[in-house]
Amino acid sequence: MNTTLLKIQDLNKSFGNKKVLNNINFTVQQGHIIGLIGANGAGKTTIMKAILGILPFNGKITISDKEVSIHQHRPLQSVGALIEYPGLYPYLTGREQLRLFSTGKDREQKVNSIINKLRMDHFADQKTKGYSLGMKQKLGVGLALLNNPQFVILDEPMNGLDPKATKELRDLIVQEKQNGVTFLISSHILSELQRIADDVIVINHGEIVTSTTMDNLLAANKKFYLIETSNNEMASDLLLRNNYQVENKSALEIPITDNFSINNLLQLLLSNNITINDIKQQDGDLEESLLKVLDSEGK
Ligand SMILES: Nc1ncnc2c1ncn2[C@@H]1O[C@H](COP(=O)(O)OP(=O)(O)OP(=O)(O)O)[C@@H](O)[C@H]1O
Repeated sequence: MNTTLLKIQDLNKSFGNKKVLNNINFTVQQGHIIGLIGANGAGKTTIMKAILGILPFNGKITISDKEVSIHQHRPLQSVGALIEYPGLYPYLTGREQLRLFSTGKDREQKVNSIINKLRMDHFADQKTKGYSLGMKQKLGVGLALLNNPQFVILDEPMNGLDPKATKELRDLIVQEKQNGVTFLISSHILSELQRIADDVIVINHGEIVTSTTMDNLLAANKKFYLIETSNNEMASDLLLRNNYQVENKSALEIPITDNFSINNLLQLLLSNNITINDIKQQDGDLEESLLKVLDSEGK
């Protein structure tokens, strides 16, 4: 059963006379990972700050049916967040900062658990003034996850992480999701969201361009069969004569259109004595799907 955790209704925000969010509406289901995608300056961070009640806005935001605003932070007790760059104390170690922000029972155990989960053991006892960007980012994510939040908001969490640390963070997010934690994550690294997000919200110039499932977004991208035959030139002419689309003749790139039947295509080739050496389906690519969505909006 789907339970709505976050609901955003008619969210509008201006800085001076500059409108940066225009009628944003979306909901987030509990236990989902939502990717917030958009170009620089699209409004992602502003949406996250509004949810966290750290800037005034027009509209209504609720977490578990309780309203959040710049004056009402109570529903945020079970929310963890990393927004922009983590604000760290340079002369404290990572462990000391985690201790400072851990709350409730088992504080030391929470600190140790996060250091383990994020593999921070080798630098947790150094002062953060000597941390690399990736180490600071890990500590920032650690602070967001520290107090076992039910809802986690991460603004560009992969920022500065190397491929190994990126994979570890991705695995950790998926693991936390399996424990029922909900995530709202913005990222420019679309391939990262492609692997983990259930739902996608695309924003452009402060407006929602699309709000859909990751599967739908990927499906919007045309898929291809890549077919390798004994004679690609001949195969391509034959397919074109039979009303198939062939986008790349030498490598036989065939888009999968409506009513496409791979059986019919293969039969056509085989009955014309063309041998099939290899066939593979090329999956949809999020980056391409996204650009198509933005193109079709004319933005
Ligand atoms: N405090 C502020 N005062 C004035 N304008 C602001 C302020 N904060 C953000 N903006 C403007 O609001 C717009 C949205 O910014 P926001 O940081 O939300 O975008 P973003 O999608 O997070 O971008 P990025 O990916 O670059 O972080 C931008 O045009 C930005 O210049």
